[in-house]
Amino acid sequence: MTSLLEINQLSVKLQSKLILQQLDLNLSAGEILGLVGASGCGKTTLLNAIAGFAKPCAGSIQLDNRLISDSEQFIPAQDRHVGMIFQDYALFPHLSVKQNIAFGISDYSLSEQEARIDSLLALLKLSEHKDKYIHQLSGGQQQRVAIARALAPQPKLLLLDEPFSNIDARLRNELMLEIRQLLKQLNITAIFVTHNKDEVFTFADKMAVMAHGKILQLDSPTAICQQPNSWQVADFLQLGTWLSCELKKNELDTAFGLLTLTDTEYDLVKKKQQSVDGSSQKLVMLIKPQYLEINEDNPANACVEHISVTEQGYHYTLASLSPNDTAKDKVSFYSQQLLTIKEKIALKVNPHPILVYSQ
Ligand SMILES: Nc1ncnc2c1ncn2[C@@H]1O[C@H](COP(=O)(O)OP(=O)(O)OP(=O)(O)O)[C@@H](O)[C@H]1O
Repeated sequence: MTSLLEINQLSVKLQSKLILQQLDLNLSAGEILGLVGASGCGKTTLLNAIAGFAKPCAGSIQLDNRLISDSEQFIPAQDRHVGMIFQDYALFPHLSVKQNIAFGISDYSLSEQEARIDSLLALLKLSEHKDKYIHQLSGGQQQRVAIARALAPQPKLLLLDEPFSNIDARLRNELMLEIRQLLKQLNITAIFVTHNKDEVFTFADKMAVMAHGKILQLDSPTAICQQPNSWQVADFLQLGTWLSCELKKNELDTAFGLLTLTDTEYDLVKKKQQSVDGSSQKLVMLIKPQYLEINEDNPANACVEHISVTEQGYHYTLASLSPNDTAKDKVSFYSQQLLTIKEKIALKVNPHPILVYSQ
């Protein structure tokens, strides 16, 4: 696939504070990217830099093989062919749906404007609302108008800042699938910011996890969830809980038993254990609730700290009872069996694909 967006070593300062730090990002034509990361990590600043609302102090942005931004050259926002949809949609309340959509294409002839508006209204199922004002529309309809307005000038790239956060949870999934289908149909490349990883699974082809002005991992959502490349990525995405572990010969020792490693796993864990200066690092294993099981024949090694009722059964937070544990490990566990607070149980970790990180 050809690369539509190429960001190299991009750094952006806001009020002399470095917000984006040597960030790299590549996106192919027609791909939809979901951008996630803790609040304040720089997601909106990245969209602003791509759209032309923030200037880089270093690095470059290329769109469709054209340099649009570096520390010397800066193509203004209106000449970039980038559409942006803000969280509150930023529609004009005193204009009708049709006038809102016409806003970005005033340089088209009147007949061209009419044709473009009519096709977008039909595409976004808004034809019957053409002459209504914004306040006469539902949240989902307003969002469709925002999309129609952004698509009207035929942008090369669409940027969406938390596009679904104002939509009723029951309608959100339906709307996401509908808009995804539309973007795919038009072969539009898009980047959307969200705080909800489930939205990335529904809407995106790729996911980028950001922290402190950098992209930590960029891949398909499934690949990232199966193989997070760092402790920070797994922790941010809440892919499981953490269990301290120690490498002993070809086994990993945990508060809930020993796990035998394959040769490949052993090599990987050994590498994680060694820090740059050669000293030994503290290791943690990512534990998903489905890897744990109650093993009634063994002595108790965990204590029930918290119980909640969920659709998957009782959800327990269990703390390890291992005597040599300095900091107690707390793991998540689901069971149909009703346990009581402070009850002591024997837990075991079943063999599973091991994900170990140094902290
Ligand atoms: N105009 C500005 N001047 C100075 N600092 C700013 C400005 N805008 C944002 N920042 C700071 O830049 C950092 C990144 O902000 P940004 O809005 O890009 O983060 P974000 O990841 O989108 O956050 P959120 O998820 O909360 O929307 C934050 O620390 C923020 O306080």
